Amino acid sequence: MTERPHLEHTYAKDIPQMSVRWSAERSPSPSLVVLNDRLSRDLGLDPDFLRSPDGLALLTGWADDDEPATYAQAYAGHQFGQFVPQLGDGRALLVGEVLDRQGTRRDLHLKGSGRTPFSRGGDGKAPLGPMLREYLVGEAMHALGIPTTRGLAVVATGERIQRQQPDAEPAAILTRVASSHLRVGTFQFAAVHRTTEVKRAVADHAIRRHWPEAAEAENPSLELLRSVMRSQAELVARWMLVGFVHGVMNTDNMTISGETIDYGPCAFVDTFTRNALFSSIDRGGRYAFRNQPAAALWNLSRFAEALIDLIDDDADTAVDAATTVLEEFEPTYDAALARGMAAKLGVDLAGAPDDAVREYRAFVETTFDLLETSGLDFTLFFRAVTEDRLPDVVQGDDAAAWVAERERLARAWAPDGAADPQLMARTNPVYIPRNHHLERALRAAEDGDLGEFTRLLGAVRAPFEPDERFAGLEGPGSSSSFVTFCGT
Ligand SMILES: Nc1ncnc2c1ncn2[C@@H]1O[C@H](COP(=O)(O)OP(=O)(O)OP(=O)(O)O)[C@@H](O)[C@H]1O
Ligand SMILES: [Mg+2]
Repeated sequence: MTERPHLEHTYAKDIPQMSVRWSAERSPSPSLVVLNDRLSRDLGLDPDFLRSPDGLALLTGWADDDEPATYAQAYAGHQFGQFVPQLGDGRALLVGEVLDRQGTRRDLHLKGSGRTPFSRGGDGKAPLGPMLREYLVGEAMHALGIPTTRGLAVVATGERIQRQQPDAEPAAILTRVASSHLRVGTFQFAAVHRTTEVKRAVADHAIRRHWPEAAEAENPSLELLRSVMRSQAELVARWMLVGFVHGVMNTDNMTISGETIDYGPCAFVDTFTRNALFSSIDRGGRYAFRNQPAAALWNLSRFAEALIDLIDDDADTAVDAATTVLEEFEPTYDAALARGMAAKLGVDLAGAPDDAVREYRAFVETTFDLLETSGLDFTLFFRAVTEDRLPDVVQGDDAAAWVAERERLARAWAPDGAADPQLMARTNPVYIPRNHHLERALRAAEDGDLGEFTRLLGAVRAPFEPDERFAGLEGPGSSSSFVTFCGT
């Protein structure tokens, strides 16, 4: 385990047209609020180093005192359907890349590090609450087995900033780890502002880093599109299976790697409705729970447009090829959702015929109907099924019909004709970051008390293991009409 990490800059060096070298603002009195020891070790970084003054310098963008090699990355994006040609890291910087213990290249990135050439009207800062929220939700997603960017640390800068709350809030920097920060918006930026050669270099970088097998394909750019399409279809299916609402699925918040990124106005559904949405600015419900697969496909269509001249010189040929790939989204998503739902109900569909997948896909809707019409809590429902005590949460004709259909499907498709309780126990979490608990923990953390935050973090890091230390965190606490705010 090295002390000072060896940082590389392949993105900035290979494609200098896609980022700007820029330094973080100096933090007046930085202090470490949380450090992810496990992730730190996975990256081959010594947690004790990160706790030292030199480590703190790294986590605030000043690893090399004079001229740190940190970069603001350029990207564009469709925000709520409107194209914005220039977004970019307006409050963020790429610190560099490290090779983790598996040899995978991963970005270290700061969020909240001050103004950059991409800041537009913003102050470049981030409040402590939302950065701790991103840290904790990322850890929850990771523990649930869902691909995600993760927080390595949150450092309070010592400043206070004014946001929606009446009083000024502490400012903070989140150090985020991602397998890259390439977004659909990165390609859109290259398509609008740079040459085809630069765009090709971005595609080559993405292929090298995330989809090396695409390099061997007859048409690597088309294979890149297909790889991203598949990974996003599977990712969104995973979100739907835990009741996760991302909340701001703009093309600049969709990764090429297939990792979840940007936990701004996200939340987990409690009382289930397909219309669940927690963002105060999404008035049309564009990114509501039910709309997430359609939003992902819409974003992938924008990705395809950005790639089009790389796919083929002839526009018609390129459009036909891209359309064929995009048409694979729905069956890919449906299969991932059906298999995931079957697993939640104790049935492993590996090797099962298409009919099984089709039947479980239909049963997803039956299940969502039951949850919706009976006003059930998404997570508690599946846990009750897992623990064989469904009558505790729902009774009546609809529930009886649901049970009968579930049993019929298990008899038909389970390898030994019955649901596997172990499979259910490892696919239906007890602990998710419930809005009410999370908000309470964040308010206390802003006042300097990390007790609840630490307890909730402990629970969501082992989401499948009931533990009396986390009593109360398995249920909604008090039901609240919860809203999150964008522009955090
Ligand atoms: N306080 C701020 N100052 C300057 N720019 C900002 C600020 N907040 C957001 N932005 C910029 O607005 C755009 C959209 O922001 P969004 O909330 O989606 O991203 P983010 O949360 O800042 O970062 P990321 O997507 O990397 O998680 C981005 O270009 C972002 O850099
Ligand atoms: Mg964003």
